[in-house]
Amino acid sequence: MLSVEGLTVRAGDLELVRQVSFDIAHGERVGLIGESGSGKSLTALSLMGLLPEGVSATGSAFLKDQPLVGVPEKRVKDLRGRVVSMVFQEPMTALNPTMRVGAQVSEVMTLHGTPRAEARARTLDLLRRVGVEAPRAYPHQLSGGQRQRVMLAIALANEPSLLICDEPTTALDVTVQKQMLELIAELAPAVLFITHDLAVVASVCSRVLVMYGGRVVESGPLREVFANPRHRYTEGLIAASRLGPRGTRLPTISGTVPAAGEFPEGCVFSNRCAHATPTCSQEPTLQGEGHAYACWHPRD
Ligand SMILES: Nc1ncnc2c1ncn2[C@@H]1O[C@H](COP(=O)(O)OP(=O)(O)OP(=O)(O)O)[C@@H](O)[C@H]1O
Repeated sequence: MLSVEGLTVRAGDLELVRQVSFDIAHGERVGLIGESGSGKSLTALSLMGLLPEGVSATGSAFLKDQPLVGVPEKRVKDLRGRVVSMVFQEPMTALNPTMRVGAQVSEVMTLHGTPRAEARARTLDLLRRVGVEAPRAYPHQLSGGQRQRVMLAIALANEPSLLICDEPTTALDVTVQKQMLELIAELAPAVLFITHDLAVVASVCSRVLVMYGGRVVESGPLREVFANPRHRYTEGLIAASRLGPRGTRLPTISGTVPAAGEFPEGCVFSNRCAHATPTCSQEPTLQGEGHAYACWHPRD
C-alpha cells in the first residue's frame, strides 16, 4: 500500500535522510526505531508533506498509487488528513485550546468535504470508539491520555489508508500508554510507528526498520531483528531498551516460556533480556545454540 523508494531528505548540501526504501502493506504495523537525530521524524514528515522550511525531499513515495513526495503543496494538503494522517507526541500543542474537541474532530471531516450533519454523527461515533465521550469538552478539561485519544480520533476522522505515529505515547503513563497502543492497533488501517521504545514496538508492530545516521541499517520481522540483530547499533538499542537491563521498566511478562519456535504472535524474544523485574516471576530460559535468553512479552 505504501511504497517508499530512495527517499532522501536534504537541508542545503546536508543529507539528513539517505536513500530510505520500505513498503507497508494494508493492515501492517511497521515500527521505525533509531536514536535521536537518526532521521525518523524527517522520514515521516516527508510522507506528510510537512518538512520544515529549507528542508526538501527527493525519491518516491506512493500511497495506493498516489505520489506523496515531489507533489505540489495544494495536492499534498488534500491528501494530508485524508489518505495519510499523523499523531504527534504532544497533543496539547496540536489541539486548539479554544475549541471544543468534538468540533475539532468534525472540522477535519468538513474540511475534506463531509456534510456537517454527517460529520457530527461520525464524530460522536469516533469519540465513543476512542473512549472519550465528551464532545463538548475543551482540551484543558481532559487528561493527557484523553487528549491523545482525541488526536487519534482526529487522525482517523477521514479514514486514512496510513496512520503515522510519532512517539504518541511517550508522555503518557504506562497504563494509559497501553490503552492508547491497543486503540491504535485496533482502529488504524496501516501504521508507521516511530519510537525510541522497543517495548512499544514489540506490543504494536510486526515488522521493524532501524535507522542510524539517516539510513535504514536493518529491517525485517520484529522477532528476527530482535533475536538476531545484525547491526551493532541495533544490538545497542536492544541492550539499552526496556527489554534490557535490570531495573528498567518492562511490559508485563506472564505465562511460561514456550519451546523455541513456538512464540505466539506479538511476542518478542531477545538474547539481551535480563528478565528481572518485580513483574516477572520466572527465570530466563536458555534456548538452543548461543544460549539466547527467551522471554516473552504478550500484547496483553
Ligand atoms: N529543519 C532542519 N534543518 C536542518 N537540520 C535538521 C532540521 N530538522 C532536523 N534536522 C536534523 O536532521 C537529523 C534528523 O532529524 P530527525 O528529527 O528526523 O531525527 P529523529 O530520528 O526523529 O530524532 P528524535 O527521535 O529526537 O525525534 C538531525 O540531525 C537533525 O538535527
